[in-house]
Amino acid sequence: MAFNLAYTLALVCAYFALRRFMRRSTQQGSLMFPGPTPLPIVGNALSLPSQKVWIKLAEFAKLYGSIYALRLFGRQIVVLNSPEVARELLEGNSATVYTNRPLPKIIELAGFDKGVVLEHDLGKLRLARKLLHSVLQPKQMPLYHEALDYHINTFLRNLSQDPDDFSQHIHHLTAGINIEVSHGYRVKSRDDSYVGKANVFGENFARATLHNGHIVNWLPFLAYLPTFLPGMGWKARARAWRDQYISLAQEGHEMVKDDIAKGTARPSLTLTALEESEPGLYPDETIMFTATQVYAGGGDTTSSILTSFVLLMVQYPETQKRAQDEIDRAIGPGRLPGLSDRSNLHYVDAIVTEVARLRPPIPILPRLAARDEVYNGCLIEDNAYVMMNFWAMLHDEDRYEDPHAFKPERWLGIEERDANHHPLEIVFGFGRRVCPGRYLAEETLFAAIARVLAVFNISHAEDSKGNPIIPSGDTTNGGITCPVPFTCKIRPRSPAAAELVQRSFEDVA
Ligand code: HEM
Repeated sequence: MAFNLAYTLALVCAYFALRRFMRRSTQQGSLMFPGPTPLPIVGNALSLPSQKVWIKLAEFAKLYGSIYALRLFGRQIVVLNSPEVARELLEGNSATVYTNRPLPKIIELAGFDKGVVLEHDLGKLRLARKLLHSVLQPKQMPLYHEALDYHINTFLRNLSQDPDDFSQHIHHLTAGINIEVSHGYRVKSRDDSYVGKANVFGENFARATLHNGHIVNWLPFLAYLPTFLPGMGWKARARAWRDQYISLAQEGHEMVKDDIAKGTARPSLTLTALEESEPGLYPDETIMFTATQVYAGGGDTTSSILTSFVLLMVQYPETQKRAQDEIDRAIGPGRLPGLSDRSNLHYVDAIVTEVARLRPPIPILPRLAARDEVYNGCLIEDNAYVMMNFWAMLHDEDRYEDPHAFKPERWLGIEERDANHHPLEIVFGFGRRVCPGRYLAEETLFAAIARVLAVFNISHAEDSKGNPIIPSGDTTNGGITCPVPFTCKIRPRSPAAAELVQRSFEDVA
C-alpha cells in the first residue's frame, strides 16, 4: 500500500516535471520569472498563509521585484506589484490576452458567469461593458445627483437616530444607490423586500467567489456526479444560488418595464438599455444580469471604504478636526457640503484618496492568461493567473513615504493625478476590465464623507467604566475586505448640526 502511494506520487511528480520541461523547451529562449522555489506538486502552497495572502505576496515583492511568479498545484501565478508593470501588461499591446478572469467551476454552476463581473463570452462582455459605460461615464453622473442627495441625507438621518448601527446604515446607503443606478428603484424603507433579495444574492456571490472554499473548483469532474451521492450538498446549494439570481434579475427587469409602462421610470441602466439605446442592441439577458451585477460590483466595495473612513476617524481625531475646520471655513454651518464644493474641500478630498490607499477594498484580484506570452524575456503560461496586487502597489515604501500611516496631507497641492501614484488611479483596476463604477464611487465617497464630517463627531466608544474601547483596526479576509466589526461613538457636532440633518432629510424625503 505504502509502496503504491509512493509510486503514484513519484509518477505525478515526474509528470509535472516533464510538463514544465516540455513547456520551457517549446518556448525557446524564454526564462523563468524570479520567485520562491516551488516544491513538487504543491508548488508554493505551503509558503502562503490562508489569511491576507496579499501581505505575504507584498513581502515576496521586496525579494523578487515588481513581477515574479509562484506555482500552485501546477498552475503558474504571476504577481504584479507595481502599477507600471500592471499597465504594461493589462493596457499594452497584449491587453487582450489578459481580459478574462479565472472562472471557478462553482461560479458556472451558480450561473454567476452571466452578467459582467465573471462573464467569459467576450462578445457578451463587450456589450455589457458598453452598456455600463453608457450609464456610468462622467457625463452621466449628474443624472444620479438627486439620488445621491436622497440616499446620503437619509443615511445621515439614520446615523443620528441609531448611531450604533452605522455599519448597517452604510450598507443600506450603498445598496440604495446601486439599485437606483441599475433599476431606478427608490428604496424607501430599511426592510425593503427587493433589497433583502439583492442582499441574499450579494452574500451568495461573495460565498461563491471564495475560490478555496469549494472542492469542485479543484476537481471540476465532481460537477458531473449525481447529486444524491454523499458530500454533494454544494451542488444543490449552487442550484439554489442560480435560481435566486435568475429570479432576482427577472424581477428587477419586469419592475422597470412596469415603470416604463406607467411612465414612472427613473434614470437607470435598465431604462437606458430598454428605451434609449438602438432597438435590439442589448439582449434582455445582457440587460438583466448586467444590471443585477452592479449590486455585486458596487455594494461591498464602496461600503468597505466608508467603514474604513469611520474607523480612521476614530483612530485619527486630529485629522477629523482639520477636515471639519476646512468645511466650517468653506461652507459654514447653514447647509451641507455637496459635490460642487469638492474643489474647495481639498483636505476632505485628500481623506477619500488616503482611505482608498491605506485600506483598498479589493487587495488582490486575478486575471487569466489566454495563451503563452513572453514578457521581458520570461514566460507567462497559458492559463496562468495574473494577480494584480493592489495592496502591494498602494503600500510600496519606494512610492509612498511611511506607507502604513494615514496621512491625507500627502495628497494636498497635487494639481494632476499621476496614473502610477494616485491611489484612485490604481484601486479601480486596469485596462479592459477597469471598474466601470469608479466615477460614481468617487462622487458617492466624497459626498458621503464630506457630509458626515460636517455634522457628526466620530470618536471612541466607551466601556461601562468610561474607558475608551480601542478598535483592533484589523481587516477581514476575502475577495472584498473591510474592517473587522468595531464600535464607536457618532454624535451630532451641535444642536444646530442635528437640526440640519433633520431638515436636509425632510428636503429630500
Ligand atoms: C470604492 C469603490 C469601488 C472599488 C474600490 C472598485 C474596484 C473594482 C475593481 C478593482 C474592479 C476590477 C478591475 C480590474 O479587473 O481591473 C472592479 C470591477 C467592477 N466594478 Fe468596481 N469598484 C468600486 C465601486 C463600484 C461601483 C460603485 C460600481 C457600480 C455602480 C462598480 C461596478 C463594477 C463592475 C460591474 C465591475 C466588473 C467589471 C468587469 O468585470 O469588466 N464598482 N471594481
